[in-house]
Amino acid sequence: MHHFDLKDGALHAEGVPLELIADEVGTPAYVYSTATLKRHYGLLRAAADAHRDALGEALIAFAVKANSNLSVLATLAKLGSGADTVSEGEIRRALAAGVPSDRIIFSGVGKTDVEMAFAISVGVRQINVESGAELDRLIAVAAMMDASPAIAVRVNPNVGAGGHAKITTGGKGDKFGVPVEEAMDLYARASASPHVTPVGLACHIGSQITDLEPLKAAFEVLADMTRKLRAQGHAVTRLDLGGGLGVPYSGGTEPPSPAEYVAMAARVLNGLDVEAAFEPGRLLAANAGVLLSQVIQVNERSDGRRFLVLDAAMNDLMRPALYDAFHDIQPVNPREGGATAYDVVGPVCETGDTFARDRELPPLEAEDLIVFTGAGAYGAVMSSEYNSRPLIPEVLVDGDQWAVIRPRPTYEEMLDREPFADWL
Ligand SMILES: Cc1ncc(COP(=O)(O)O)c(C=O)c1O
Ligand SMILES: N[C@@H](CCCC[NH3+])C(=O)O
Repeated sequence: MHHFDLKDGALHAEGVPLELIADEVGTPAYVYSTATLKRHYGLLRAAADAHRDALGEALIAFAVKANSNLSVLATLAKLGSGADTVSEGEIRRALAAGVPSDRIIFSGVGKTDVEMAFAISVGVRQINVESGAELDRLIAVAAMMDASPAIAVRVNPNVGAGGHAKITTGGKGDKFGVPVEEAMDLYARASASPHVTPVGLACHIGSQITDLEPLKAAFEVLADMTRKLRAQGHAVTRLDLGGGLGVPYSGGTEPPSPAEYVAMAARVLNGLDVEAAFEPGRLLAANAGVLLSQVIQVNERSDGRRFLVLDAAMNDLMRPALYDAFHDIQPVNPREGGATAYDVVGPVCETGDTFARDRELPPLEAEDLIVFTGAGAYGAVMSSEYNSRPLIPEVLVDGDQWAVIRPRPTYEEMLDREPFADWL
């Protein structure tokens, strides 16, 4: 919460009181801190630069899926960040935000021919191929375009990890990547084609990983494969180490620091003479954002349960409903008094619309403002208009200035998107 701090008894985003943003923009709203984005990118950049001998000129490619707002992407692009993308839409966002195409990696388990052709046409840095079937289609698409895009083979190292079963990606049964033996064959097959240029290997084993061991095991698989492929005469110049490093969500397991993580990667890659890429999403964005919300009312029931009913709901921040994720809740203008246990819920018509059960919180009343911390990654991007609740605005703060970087649609705009069938 470095850049979301109490000043004179009121929570600020950098130099801006959150109450001011709530007054002007309304609630709920996402609020992001430029200083935190810069700090997180800088920590990782410095760690990578300190290990240039082992990691080369490592690319940091922000995983756009974590927060795809154009101003957030532009903030990172200005720092030199690349982009890890999984759809044509994400590639277009990265380009629009000023990420040079040679810093864009195109990953994903199901790229359509149209998306692959688009990626080739704009000259992305590399396409991470995730299956034999995809390699065949990519070769066919590239042949039609008379191209030979750089590719990496995404390996499924059979090391799954992550904060929840639904966000583990590197286990044998997960849909991502190619098992090691098959990946070796795929690489040889790709090398034999004039229409793709294999440059390396990639992995990404899960998200919110708080232990270096599984990451190390996965990187060792890539290092070992690199040696074997080279022994077979193949060129391997890049290793894409994926994202996945966890962040501190208060109350949760403390993850290793970016410096420890990068040092571990450098130890594994040392002597291989490759250029590394990192694809952090959560690491850069999660703690750079809060979800600002207002208490609608407190329901004190005769059975003793106490519900804090907010104007934010599961459609705005899905992580608690989907992964039982913990997000700290803090009052924007804390009142004096002892803590009370609340069930914190939104107005959506589902019991799953529960942010927290029995959460001890300082005194709160109707119309008070609160924030959910750690909401800058996989927050706004995963939101929907369920229950016909319009998407909520996003605000970017930088020092004392702030801007609405995605406005709240009006109800008219929401309804106007749906033309009536002409027979109605
Ligand atoms: C290929 C790939 N790279 C990077 C990421 C970013 O992950 P994280 O936000 O955990 O760093 C993901 C999402 O998990 C991914 O699938
Ligand atoms: N959406 C997940 C992370 C998924 C990572 C993408 N592969 C979350 O909110 O934790």
